[in-house]
Amino acid sequence: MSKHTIVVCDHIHEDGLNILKNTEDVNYVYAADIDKTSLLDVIKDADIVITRSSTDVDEKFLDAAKNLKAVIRAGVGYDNVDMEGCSKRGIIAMNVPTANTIAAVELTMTHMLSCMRKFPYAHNQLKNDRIWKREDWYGNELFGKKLGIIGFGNIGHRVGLRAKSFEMEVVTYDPYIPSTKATDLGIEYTTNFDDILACDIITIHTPKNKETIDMIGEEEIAKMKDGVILINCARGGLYNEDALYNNLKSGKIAMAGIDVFKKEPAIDNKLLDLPNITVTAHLGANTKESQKKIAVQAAQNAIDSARGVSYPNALNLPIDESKIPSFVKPYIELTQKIAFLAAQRDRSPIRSIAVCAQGDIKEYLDSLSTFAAVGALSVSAGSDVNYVNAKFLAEDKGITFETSEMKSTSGYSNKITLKLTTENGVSTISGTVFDDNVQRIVELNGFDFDIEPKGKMIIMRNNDIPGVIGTVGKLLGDRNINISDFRLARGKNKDALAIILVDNSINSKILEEISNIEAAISVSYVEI
Ligand SMILES: NC(=O)C1=CN([C@@H]2O[C@H](COP(=O)(O)OP(=O)(O)OC[C@H]3O[C@@H](n4cnc5c(N)ncnc54)[C@H](O)[C@@H]3O)[C@@H](O)[C@H]2O)C=CC1
Ligand SMILES: O=C(O)C(=O)COP(=O)(O)O
Repeated sequence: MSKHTIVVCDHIHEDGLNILKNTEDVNYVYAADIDKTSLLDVIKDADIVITRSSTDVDEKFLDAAKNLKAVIRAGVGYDNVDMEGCSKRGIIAMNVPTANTIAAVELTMTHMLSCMRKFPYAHNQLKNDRIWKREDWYGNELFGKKLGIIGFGNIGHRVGLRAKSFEMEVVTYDPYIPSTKATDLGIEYTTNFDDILACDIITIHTPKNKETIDMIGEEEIAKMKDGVILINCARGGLYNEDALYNNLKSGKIAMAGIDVFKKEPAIDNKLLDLPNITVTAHLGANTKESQKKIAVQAAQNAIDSARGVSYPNALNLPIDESKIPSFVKPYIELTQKIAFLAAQRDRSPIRSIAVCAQGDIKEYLDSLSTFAAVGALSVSAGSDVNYVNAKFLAEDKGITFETSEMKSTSGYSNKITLKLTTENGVSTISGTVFDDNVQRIVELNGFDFDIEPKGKMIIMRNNDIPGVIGTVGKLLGDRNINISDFRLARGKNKDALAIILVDNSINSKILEEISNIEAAISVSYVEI
């Protein structure tokens, strides 16, 4: 039995590890405790890797993991994964998006309460310094304060609900949700970021990306109330760390509760030197409950993706398969096959791939075009091409894409036409799917056909003169090649196109012999 190598790069709960250990077709490698250089060696045979935020899945990592098919981020944020690098290599990246939500929500509330009561400092004074000075520790209450939440997703909205149970006023800023998601929960929704900056406490729960890095800097802090409290249990760098440091130092920001840092591990971060900050070492997801759920899901997802069964929570698929209706799926398959056929007929460099759709499938032109790319490129790239990287690879080769739609005039309710332009010429192939779900080529370079794109096919264009079928039949028969089907279409210019299905593969010598038949204009051989 061939085994899938799954490398676990970070610490995950033993329940997940046990699933991997006990799965027969998995070769499980535990690499959480090794240094980064040794890890590059360990992952060279990995089919799948499981990581947390501590492992950078960067260019170096991806270059080392030559066999890699999927990256499972055992958590939410995937800013440590080079998504474009994965896509270019056809590697599917997945996360486990909701299993640690509660843990992060509760840590956010912990930091908020800790900041209000300066809990770690009060704790240290009694426990470590053995000083009983109650007058040093007058805190503040959450009750009646206004909380501003930036990002109202899985974590943000639950922080809002918990804040309400503390009888806080809550306002959120998240331009990507409908306002009712907040207002239905009795939470104010704003599109004016200044409403957030005017709050007593501000917490952020967005992903880390170009738009959110440094979302809070000097300018934003200047607009805040004196004595504001800032919480960050999302990602380091969403609050500019220099601005945070300067304003904590000046007292403009009274306290900050910080779980995440721009550079981790953050043992040398200057924020740690300040007296008005509560810190944790990126522990947002670190509850036993969360880690158990994440590890089990990550292990299961790793096995499913290794087996090619499913890719749950895939982040870089150009197509959301769940949104493709079942009637479109055979057209997607058909498009891939006819592109594969066209690219085999003419193996010279591809210049452009145009897809034209008739009927309801026109809504799915992007997907059809992606699969046309997979079909066309797999002639030269083989299994290295898949629908994640096909368009990236095509772009690298300078191939252009065109999509168009046409009114249905052909009598078929749906029809797909692929036009493949290469350095040597153009192939145009149309196909449809009949009610019994059978895929058919209905036109090839202007010749009408009704043939399934399947099997070993000799495609011959010839002058339409007597004796061609007999000559080809004899030539193949003499070479012990059995013909299983012979389809002929006549053109308008005394020419004809034959698709000859054969039982055996045709080598270049036989193909040349057929090309040498006097009536032959062009001959090609394809296998689907
Ligand atoms: N400290 C830790 O250990 C943990 C950290 N996290 C981090 O918490 C963050 C939030 O996680 P989830 O709530 O699960 O994600 P989510 O995807 O459910 O929610 C993110 C929300 O941010 C919003 N958003 C995106 N760009 C925005 C912008 N420019 N302005 C305002 N809102 C914006 C989105 O619309 C979405 O509603 C992520 O960065 C994640 O990596 C998550 C779990 C544990
Ligand atoms: O899920 C997230 O986004 C987290 O930040 C948790 O990261 P971790 O798996 O604890 O390294």
